Amino acid sequence: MVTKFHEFADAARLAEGLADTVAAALRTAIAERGKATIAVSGGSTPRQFFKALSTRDIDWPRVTVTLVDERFVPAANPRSNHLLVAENLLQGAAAKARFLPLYRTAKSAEDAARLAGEELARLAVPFDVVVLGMGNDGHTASFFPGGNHLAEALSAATPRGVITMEAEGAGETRLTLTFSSLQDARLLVLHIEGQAKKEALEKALGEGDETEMPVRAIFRRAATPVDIFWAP
Ligand SMILES: O=C1O[C@H](COP(=O)(O)O)[C@@H](O)[C@H](O)[C@H]1O
Repeated sequence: MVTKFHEFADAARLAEGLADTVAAALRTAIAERGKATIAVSGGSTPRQFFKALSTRDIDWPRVTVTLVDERFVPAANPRSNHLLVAENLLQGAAAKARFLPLYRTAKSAEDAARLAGEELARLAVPFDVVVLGMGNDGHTASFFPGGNHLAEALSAATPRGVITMEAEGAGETRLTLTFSSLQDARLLVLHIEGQAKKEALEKALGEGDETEMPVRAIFRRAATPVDIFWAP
């Protein structure tokens, strides 16, 4: 179920508006529980939002930042979501936040997923904030259509944690939080930009199988209604 569609005139205004909403949620978490958690997406969309969020007045040392998904590549790789977050969000006062990466130097992606999952399991649940993105193919996090572990990733029976994903169109092997980890965030946002993604969104909100457009699992089954932030 969609809570609200937030439309902005352009990407710059969306970045500021989303940063305000997320900052308010993090401040509330800190006021109520003494700490806050946020899981963010990678890709090309969130850069401006990350820059805006990094400027917000938040008690950053009380914030843990992690990723909803990652490529199985070291942080120095230009395709790493870790690098994107480090260069755009963990800047200025926000550099004092704790960052929990999904990539680990490990023999295999499966080992890295297990190690990251063990560390994530020490965080309080649910996440205070999850910001998802979406590809034009309807993937979110690394829930890719045709992914080798898609059914496991989307199953409500799969516990919170990190699993691997391989799919055509995903490039590198991925590490992804499971549906269970993401669906009950106190604030659950989908951040998308551009006409093609609006069309993909309309399709995803229509009928069809979750496996065709895995973001449908979030719209249909997440415990928290989704706040969609969009700009042309
Ligand atoms: O592969 C990924 O893609 C999605 C969407 O990325 P974008 O470049 O279209 O904004 C992203 O949400 C996900 O975290 C990323 O790993």
